[in-house]
Amino acid sequence: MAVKGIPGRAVYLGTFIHSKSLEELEYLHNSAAFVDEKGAIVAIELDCDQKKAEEVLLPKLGWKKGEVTVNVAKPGQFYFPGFIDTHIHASQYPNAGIFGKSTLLDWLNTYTFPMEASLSNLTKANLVYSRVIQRTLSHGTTTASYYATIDVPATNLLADLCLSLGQRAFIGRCCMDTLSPDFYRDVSAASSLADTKATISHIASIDPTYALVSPIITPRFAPSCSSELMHSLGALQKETGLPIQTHISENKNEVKLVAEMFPDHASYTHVYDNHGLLGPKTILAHCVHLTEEEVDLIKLREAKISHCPASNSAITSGTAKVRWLLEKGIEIGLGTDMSGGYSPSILEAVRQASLVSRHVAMEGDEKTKLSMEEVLYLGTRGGAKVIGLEEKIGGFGVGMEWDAQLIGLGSVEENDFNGQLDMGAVDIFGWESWEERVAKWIYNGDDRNTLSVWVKGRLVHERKL
Ligand SMILES: Nc1nc2[nH]cnc2c(=O)[nH]1
Ligand SMILES: [Zn+2]
Repeated sequence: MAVKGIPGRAVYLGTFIHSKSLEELEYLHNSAAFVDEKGAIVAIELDCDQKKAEEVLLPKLGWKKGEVTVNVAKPGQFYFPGFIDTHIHASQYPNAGIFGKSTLLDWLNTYTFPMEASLSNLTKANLVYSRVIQRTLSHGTTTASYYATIDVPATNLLADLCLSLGQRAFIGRCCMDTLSPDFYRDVSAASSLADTKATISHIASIDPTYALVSPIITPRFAPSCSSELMHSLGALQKETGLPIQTHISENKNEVKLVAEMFPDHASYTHVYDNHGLLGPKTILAHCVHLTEEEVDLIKLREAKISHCPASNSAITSGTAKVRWLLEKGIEIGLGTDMSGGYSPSILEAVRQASLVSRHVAMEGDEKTKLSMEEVLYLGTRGGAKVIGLEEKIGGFGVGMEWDAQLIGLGSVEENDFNGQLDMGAVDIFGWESWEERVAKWIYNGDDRNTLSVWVKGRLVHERKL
């Protein structure tokens, strides 16, 4: 096994599963992936056992046996691309599960703003951010698009921690100069812009090519941003080419509020569009109550969508019509939206995306149901497209980077019910097909099945058994 934290040349042997397309998972058995010291996949060989890998393929690459870590997955285990969380609030992690019967606007005031404000204490921010990174890594999240808080030092700290703990991340300093409590708001549009630039400079200083950690421009949502602020953030995007993330059309009262605050704009989506915030690098979270005209505008601008099913159910925002959005040709990924969502796990988001699509089906149309192949695509390749990294991550291929998780499901023989060897809640009897194993993982799996996690070739999490 590789020493945790030190990347190097490696070969991975066993079964690989990833999305070939939205509808199809590809199962590669007895295969090998060769990963160089920069974390790039340089070769994938089918029908390749350890002997062939070591005796034939390593010499072909000019690699010596002794300098390569050989990882052999056990029978039944499989490598899967790391999950991509396209929308998560690092600063809300301590509130995961705490939402009572609230809905969005009262939830923000009751739970969210006080917690976020409290993270200007850097000791507390360090505790929360270290833990959320470790927790999400342990669930197989290799890339996260994070919202931090308005506080620059704490937001910079989140970037530092992602870099040191090895998680690929987009880091957003939350911009909010309007309709927010006095104890938690930017003092002006100008200061909000300046603070955003300060975080961008910090990230550029610690990761100049944004190889692992990148800034993301983050207007919280239209109700907490003045028109002046949104215009300046739109201009900043044009100047820097950085991605943007925000919320849209999550809750009916929020949509009403936006219509009242921005009466001169045709819709919520037009508010962002008219401020230069809607483009191919924009990630829009939720999209529950959009009109057809808005969806067409999102498609026209090539903006992307983060579907957050656990959050939409927990704070009773509604059911996003994912099949409709997919049929419009929009790229969609999954977000935990923790702590609107109660779970740090994208596997949970995968499961909830499946279930929510069944609720949409119960409202009328059977074809809205998402298959297990489709929901896994959203959690991996779909997410990669949403954050513009589809050439690098979300699947296995030569030239891509090794962001991966090793999954192990418990066999009934090994999985001691009294907790001697706890391989989680999935019992494999041995007669299941590979498709059935994956389905069992989706619906009953958890972090106990995530045995090892790598980002850019670096081992960043390993489950102690
Ligand atoms: N779910 C969610 N929606 C928002 N809209 C504005 N801020 C937030 C937030 O923190 N979470
Ligand atoms: Zn959110």
